[in-house]
Amino acid sequence: MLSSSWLKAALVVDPVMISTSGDVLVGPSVLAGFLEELLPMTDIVTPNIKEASVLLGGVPLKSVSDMRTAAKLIHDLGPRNVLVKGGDLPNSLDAIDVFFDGEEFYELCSPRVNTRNSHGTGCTLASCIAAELAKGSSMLSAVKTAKHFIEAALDYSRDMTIGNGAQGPFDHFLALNINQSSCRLNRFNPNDLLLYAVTDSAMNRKWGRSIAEAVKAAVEGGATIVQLREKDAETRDFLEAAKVCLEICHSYGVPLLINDRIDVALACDADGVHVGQSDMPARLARTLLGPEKIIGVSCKTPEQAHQAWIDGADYIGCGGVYPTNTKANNRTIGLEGLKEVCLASTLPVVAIGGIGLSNAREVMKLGAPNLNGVAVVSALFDRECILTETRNLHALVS
Ligand SMILES: Cc1ncc(COP(=O)(O)OP(=O)(O)O)c(N)n1
Ligand SMILES: Cc1ncsc1CCOP(=O)(O)O
Repeated sequence: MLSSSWLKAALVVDPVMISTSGDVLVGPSVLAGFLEELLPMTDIVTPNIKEASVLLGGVPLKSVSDMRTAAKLIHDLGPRNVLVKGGDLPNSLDAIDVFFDGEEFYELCSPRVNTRNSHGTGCTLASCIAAELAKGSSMLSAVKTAKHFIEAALDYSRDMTIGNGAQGPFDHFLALNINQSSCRLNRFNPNDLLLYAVTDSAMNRKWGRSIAEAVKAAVEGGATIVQLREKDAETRDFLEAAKVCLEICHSYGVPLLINDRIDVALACDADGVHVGQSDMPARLARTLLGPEKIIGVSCKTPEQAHQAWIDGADYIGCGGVYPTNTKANNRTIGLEGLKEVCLASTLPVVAIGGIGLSNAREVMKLGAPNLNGVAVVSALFDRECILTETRNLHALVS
């Protein structure tokens, strides 16, 4: 029995061989077909520890280390990605899943939820991964979002009485019933890219403002995500300012990313980083930051956009769309270049470069697939009143 979905040419397979209740659901002939025909064409397979054991001929899995070995061995059978789910791992307080993409291992950890309403969890997880891939997420992001959804749904449904069996399903419609702000279902929401405020230390100096003052005005005005792009700040000053900005942003529910400086992002526990083509490679940034943080990558070409997806980025920044004085020697790619990258990208895109009140609507009207918003430096921060400029720009792109 399979739970699978073809979306954007992605095959997600949950090998439903042993149910949550422990029943064995497949015989040897199905297993042979599974191993020989299905796995080699699969983008991701999501066995639980008992299923992983069956796929590997019965080897027992007793620890996270065993799960890593199993993920590698199952990967050798052909699927491009493997998620070994550790919800049933004995003696573990947390639900630890091991994700392996052929190069890196990620341990995805969430608190174990004690509930009888866990029936069908694996099928829902696989379907959620497929849905996230169809929305343009990278594989790692899709897995993380799906895991967050399952965790939130289990927690939400933990005390419900659904059906008469020993186990019930969880409530799949929780998003309709709960206050979203009290339960963050998505780690990264591509809609956050709508109005992306990118700070500039020289501009703040020119106008006599601290980074924190500038950031506060931007989030008050409606910025939906903020990046600290402090090119000439001393590390200590940058770190202290980042901590203050993080508090301000989080009090508005806005994520804060750090430009280039993975060390600063780690030190202040920022929501993520933005890296360029000559900065720390996104793949390494992902390894350093772990699966939970947001990673954006600057891309000017479809090839770079594809690589960003492979590397586990969450979004791409594409530009300069128009000429800009903010970044020296930056090639302008125009609306045509932006559209080409958007069409090729499997990740959400934010346009950047020379964007302001006079042309933001033109960019959004391009209607390019995956284009989620505009990133702006001077049109917000090289102005007398950041609050007013942000409000006006927000009204224009909304
Ligand atoms: C959202 C966004 N997109 C692109 C960039 C440019 O980043 P990078 O190429 O690393 O150049 P610098 O910002 O470091 O000059 C960005 N910062 N943000
Ligand atoms: C950082 C960056 N990357 C590409 S263009 C650019 C500068 C954007 O600044 P502005 O919004 O002032 O044109």
